[in-house]
Amino acid sequence: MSDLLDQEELKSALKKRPEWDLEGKSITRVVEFEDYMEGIDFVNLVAEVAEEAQHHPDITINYTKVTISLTSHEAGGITEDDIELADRISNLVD
Ligand SMILES: C[C@H](O)[C@H](O)[C@H]1CNC2=NC(N)=NC(=O)C2=N1
Repeated sequence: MSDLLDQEELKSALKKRPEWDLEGKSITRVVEFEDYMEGIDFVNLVAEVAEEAQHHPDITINYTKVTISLTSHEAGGITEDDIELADRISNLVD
């Protein structure tokens, strides 16, 4: 299990990743798609990456809008595991 990032580490990690926002103890990203099934395909890719990493985001699907929320439950906040998974998820769409 990774350690919690401190305030400075978190600030600099998010500065380099403007698509991700801090929301409480999570980082979130919203991705919008042309149609519903495109969003579902993305969710399936996220699920594969998450299972491989053994780190699992909360995923909300609102029609063509998919929201990914990452936190490390065991650590009680954001760790390097979340940042690594955020980058892998961003690589699927950027
Ligand atoms: C043992 C296993 O690695 C842990 O339970 C993992 C599984 N997936 C997880 N996912 C997330 N988001 N946070 C965790 O702390 C976490 N813990």
